[in-house]
Amino acid sequence: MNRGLLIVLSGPSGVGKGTVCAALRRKLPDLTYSVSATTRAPRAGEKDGVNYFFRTREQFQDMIANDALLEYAEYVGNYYGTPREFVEQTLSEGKDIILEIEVQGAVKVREKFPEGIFVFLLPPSLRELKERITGRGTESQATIDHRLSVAVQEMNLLEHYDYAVVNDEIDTACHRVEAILIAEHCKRERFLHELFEELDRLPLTENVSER
Ligand SMILES: Nc1nc2c(ncn2[C@@H]2O[C@H](COP(=O)(O)OP(=O)(O)O)[C@@H](O)[C@H]2O)c(=O)[nH]1
Ligand SMILES: Nc1ncnc2c1ncn2[C@@H]1O[C@H](COP(=O)(O)OP(=O)(O)O)[C@@H](O)[C@H]1O
Repeated sequence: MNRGLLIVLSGPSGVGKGTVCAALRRKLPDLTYSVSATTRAPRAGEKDGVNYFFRTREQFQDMIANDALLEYAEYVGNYYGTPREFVEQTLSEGKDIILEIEVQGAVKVREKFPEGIFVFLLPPSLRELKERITGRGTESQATIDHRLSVAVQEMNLLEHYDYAVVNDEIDTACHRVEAILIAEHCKRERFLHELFEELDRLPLTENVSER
């Protein structure tokens, strides 16, 4: 069986990674989502095991020590990490999986999965990025300022990615990521392998010159 594709959706804080990823999951129910572990406190409405695995710092450090994370990063004072086993199992079952993670973690995933598809989400402008970080209303002013300055530095990592997708409209951005997935499946000739095996089994009694 072919392995599934690993898609990493990353980009600066506030660009809309969570929003685009959620829209993509609604549109593509067969796309498996990797639920991350974090030491950040749950926001209103967030559920353990659904939005994140909410863990204490000690529990998170145990996960690091036990090599249970594919990657992890410290981001604005909290740890975030991708549970390794679920990703590896999903890929070996031939299913595609999406990771929605910040840029430091994405660099680490690239080292382990060079064949992964790395998509960098861009804001239409810096002004719009600032509005999105502010408008979400989940952060204090100090956190907003910090996130914005981190976001500007994060934009420099664009060159390490396979694709850039501007998140102007959610549906359009979602459509672009979907198009990337379709193209990557075609590139890997997932279905052609079976066709070529079939061709190999055909008896070579007839060739073009005999027709
Ligand atoms: N490296 C890494 N980053 C993650 C992971 N899960 C989430 N993140 C990123 O951590 C950052 C902060 O996430 P969060 O606190 O939920 O805030 P928000 O996504 O900006 O609303 C975002 O950039 C997420 O994409 C993970 O498993 N690993
Ligand atoms: N295409 C878009 N147009 C307008 N607002 C958007 C768009 N995408 C996301 N947003 C808004 O921007 C804010 C940040 O989005 P979020 O998904 O939390 O970003 P990230 O996960 O990258 O930190 C949210 O308030 C979200 O509703």
